[in-house]
Amino acid sequence: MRDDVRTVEWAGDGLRLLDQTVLPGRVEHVVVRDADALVDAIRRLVVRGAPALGVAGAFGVAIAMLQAEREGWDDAARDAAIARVREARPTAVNLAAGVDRVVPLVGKGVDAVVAEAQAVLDEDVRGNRAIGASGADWVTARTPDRPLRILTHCNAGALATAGWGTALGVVRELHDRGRVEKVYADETRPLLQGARLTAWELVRAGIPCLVQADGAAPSTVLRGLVDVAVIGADRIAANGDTANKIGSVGVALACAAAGVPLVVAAPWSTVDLALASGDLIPIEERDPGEVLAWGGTPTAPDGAGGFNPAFDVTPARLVTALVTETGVLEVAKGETPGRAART
Ligand SMILES: CSC[C@@H](O)[C@@H](O)C(=O)COP(=O)(O)O
Repeated sequence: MRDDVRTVEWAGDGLRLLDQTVLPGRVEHVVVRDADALVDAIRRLVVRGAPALGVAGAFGVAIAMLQAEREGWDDAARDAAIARVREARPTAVNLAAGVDRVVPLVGKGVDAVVAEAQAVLDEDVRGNRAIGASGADWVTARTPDRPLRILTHCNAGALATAGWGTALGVVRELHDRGRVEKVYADETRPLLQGARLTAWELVRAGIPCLVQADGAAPSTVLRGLVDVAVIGADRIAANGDTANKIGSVGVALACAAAGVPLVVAAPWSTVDLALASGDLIPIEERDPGEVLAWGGTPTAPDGAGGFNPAFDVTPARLVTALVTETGVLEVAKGETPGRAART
């Protein structure tokens, strides 16, 4: 992503967000100065993607503190607002982790909280660079020696982070090394993060990309058109089970059947060692209306219900490699995050 675009940025008295609901048609920013406006922005996916949610959550504490001062709230009202930000979306552990990291500094004042939230942001950008480099090394060592055909799902790019990206960070690094032929970007129903956001980032970066329907992805893998799939994660359990955008499991199953590596790229802050396995990961269920209409126009008949889980859980045995800023774990071979944390 060019340096003129920032996903999340502290604006002195609020949080400046690139409004991802209007991309790719419009590049617009909003400044949020109110805790419930931030909750709304998080729920509507103005800001989204696990690492970006972590940064937004951390700055959200500062927003609640400033609002409490402005509006004369007591500590209980301020803490309730912080809790609403923390719980705005349930699956990405980074949101709660971002809030929890800065809450101990509330007693030291807004400047201390903002400084720590900025550290969360800066660490994310640095971590993404490290993920990109070691992910690219791992992929290069295990794929044919030619420009690669890469599949990705949803958006795990600069827009989902504070900059550079996790899965797309690996893709960007491979591209810089001359190792990308093309990227299949799954469109990612129902909110089209792949078509609207990933393709936007890839086009801006000059990386050839083909948007495909989610339903095409398993077949594209089985037909031998993909050398490696690289996806992000919203929460990774201690055993390596990985929650990511709904549709990731289909990609993972096809990769396992075809012998294509499935690489999960995520910061260590996405690992939740408190959860032994993926069945304990809370899965967000969104408004059924999102799968029954597009842009306000119904795509299903009146009377049809909708089922709209936003994430799925890929079993650890299907995750070939997990790339974090601390290195690569070959999860399917038993190198789980829980085991890595103990050694
Ligand atoms: C580096 S972002 C990883 C994940 O957060 C991403 O793949 C994803 O599923 C995002 O979902 P979203 O609902 O758009 O927040």
